Amino acid sequence: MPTTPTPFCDELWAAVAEIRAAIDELPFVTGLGDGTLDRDKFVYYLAQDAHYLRDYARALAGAAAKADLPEDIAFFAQHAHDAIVVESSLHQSNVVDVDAWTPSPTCTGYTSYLLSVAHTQGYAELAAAVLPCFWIYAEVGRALLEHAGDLAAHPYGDWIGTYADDEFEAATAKARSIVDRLAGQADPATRARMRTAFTTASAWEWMFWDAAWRVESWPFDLSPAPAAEPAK
Ligand SMILES: Cc1ncc(C[n+]2csc(CCO)c2C)c(N)n1
Repeated sequence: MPTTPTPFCDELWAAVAEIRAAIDELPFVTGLGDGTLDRDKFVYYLAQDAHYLRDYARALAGAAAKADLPEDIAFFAQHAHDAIVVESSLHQSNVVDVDAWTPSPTCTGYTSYLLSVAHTQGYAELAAAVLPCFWIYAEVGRALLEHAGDLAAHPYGDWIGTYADDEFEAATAKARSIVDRLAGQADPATRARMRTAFTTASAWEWMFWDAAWRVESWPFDLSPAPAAEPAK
């Protein structure tokens, strides 16, 4: 009896069930949800996220460049733009001094991974690599909203509201439909690489929150050398 093909994204989601459950248990995420998260850890996270968003936007722009359909080009280019809008607002905010923070080892690792997929693999693999960023945040936002109650009174209500948003949910559905379409056209080796890209980026999502909880830093001081004194 012919079986109905399972949408590829269902397989991807099943493959990251353990990571997804582990994200819900992270102290950073539970603290974000119940409002007990230390403000300094949240500020560190925002600074790292600003660094992340700049390179994530580059990865999305890479997906726009590789995309076959005009609507996919527009989708990825739009979200590259949106990620930079958020990055700039973090740079301009008086809550966080982004440039005072060096990108952490984990932030560097995650963005380097995405940009390596952008430069060395195809459109289908890159679309799968950028998907966890949408999907995991939409799911985490939704789960936190269920328990957060009144967002206006919540210390992290703005953050939760951004990602628990319907428009954001629609963007995630569109990103999934692109990956499903590409998987439907892909050979088994490409599908295997798509799966690896998705599971690897999902693990980086876990690590990104974990790094914020640990306020992760480099084992050496990598801050830029001070500017040379002007000649007298
Ligand atoms: C580590 C990290 N992962 C995912 C997101 C969520 N996110 C960032 S840009 C974007 C799409 C463009 O609007 C989404 C969903 C984040 N902020 N930081």
